[in-house]
Amino acid sequence: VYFYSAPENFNEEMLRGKRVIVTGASSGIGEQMAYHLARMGAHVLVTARTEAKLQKVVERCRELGAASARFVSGSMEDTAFAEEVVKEAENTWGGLDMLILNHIGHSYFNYFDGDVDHIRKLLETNFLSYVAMTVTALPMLKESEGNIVVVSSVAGKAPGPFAAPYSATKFALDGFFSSLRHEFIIENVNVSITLCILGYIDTDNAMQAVSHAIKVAPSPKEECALEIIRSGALRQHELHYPPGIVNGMLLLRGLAPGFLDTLIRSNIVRFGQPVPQAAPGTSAQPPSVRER
Ligand SMILES: NC(=O)C1=CN([C@@H]2O[C@H](COP(=O)(O)OP(=O)(O)OC[C@H]3O[C@@H](n4cnc5c(N)ncnc54)[C@H](OP(=O)(O)O)[C@@H]3O)[C@@H](O)[C@H]2O)C=CC1
Ligand SMILES: C[C@H](CCC(=O)O)[C@H]1CC[C@H]2[C@@H]3C(=O)C[C@@H]4C[C@H](O)CC[C@]4(C)[C@H]3CC[C@]12C
Repeated sequence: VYFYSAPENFNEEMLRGKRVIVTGASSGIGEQMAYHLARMGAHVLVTARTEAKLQKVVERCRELGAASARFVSGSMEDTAFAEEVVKEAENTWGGLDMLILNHIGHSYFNYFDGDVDHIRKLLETNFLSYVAMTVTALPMLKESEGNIVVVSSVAGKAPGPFAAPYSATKFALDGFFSSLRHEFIIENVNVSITLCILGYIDTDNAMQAVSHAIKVAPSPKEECALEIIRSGALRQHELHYPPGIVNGMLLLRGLAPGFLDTLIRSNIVRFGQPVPQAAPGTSAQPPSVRER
């Protein structure tokens, strides 16, 4: 708690005129981050797949007072697209101050179904595209002494059931970015890396996927979005949000891991039957919660 507590000197003026990319900004936490940044007077570049939604987000950002707002649409399943987004920032602004990596590809909340291809695709979207964007953005971020913000989850520190593919991608983010942070410190690279460990947040997609199965109440996406920007601007190593729940879980993970696991399972409604494993060479997937 001591190490991850932010100094209380955040000022929204810190973001005025800053050039910020927000991925996964057509809905949920990413959309709310775009609105906060716009209100603070930042230049924002938002990205996701759905152009119609991004257009609306950009319009709203302009109304809220963004220094400028634009979007690029496409899928992060393709690392070439991830690099293209960063190049768009370079061509438009000639530099970059903050890279907020937030998007996730669709997964399911259920027993692991044995589909290895799904995990490969999810790793491309949720992990490899984050690495590709970081590599492309690094020269600009070194120049501006900027910030990389990586949005992860308690599922990337203390996994629960029914989210094996998703959880794997979030653990990968911690391994990569926490190692890279060490290297930046050793080499005096003044680019901060903030890993955001989030509990359950009330976004439409998360609620649709798990509200029937989770006993804990979700935290508000607007406040969560503000905390992410704040911790990135303050160059914190990690954000734990909501702090009570996440800090409690991480403390228990060290002190009483078996008890924590029991607690996690007790907060999730048990599903009736395990999903049949895919036969070799097939990809028998359970219906996703949204499709049912
Ligand atoms: N909500 C929660 O309870 C929690 C969320 N988090 C993390 O917070 C972050 C945001 O979550 P949340 O706001 O709930 O998510 P949402 O589902 O609301 O938003 C996901 C965003 O990613 C975009 N996206 C989806 N697929 C792709 C793709 N293939 N390529 C590019 N963009 C894509 C979506 O837009 P489009 O479909 O238009 O492409 C959307 O803008 C994630 O990293 C998540 O892991 C962590 C813990 C809990
Ligand atoms: C299954 C959701 C993604 C599916 C989709 O594309 O719609 C997950 C997105 C966020 C996950 C939640 C999260 O990260 C916090 C908790 C982590 C625990 O280990 C499991 C419960 C979570 C609420 C988790 C549930 C799945 C998601 C909603």
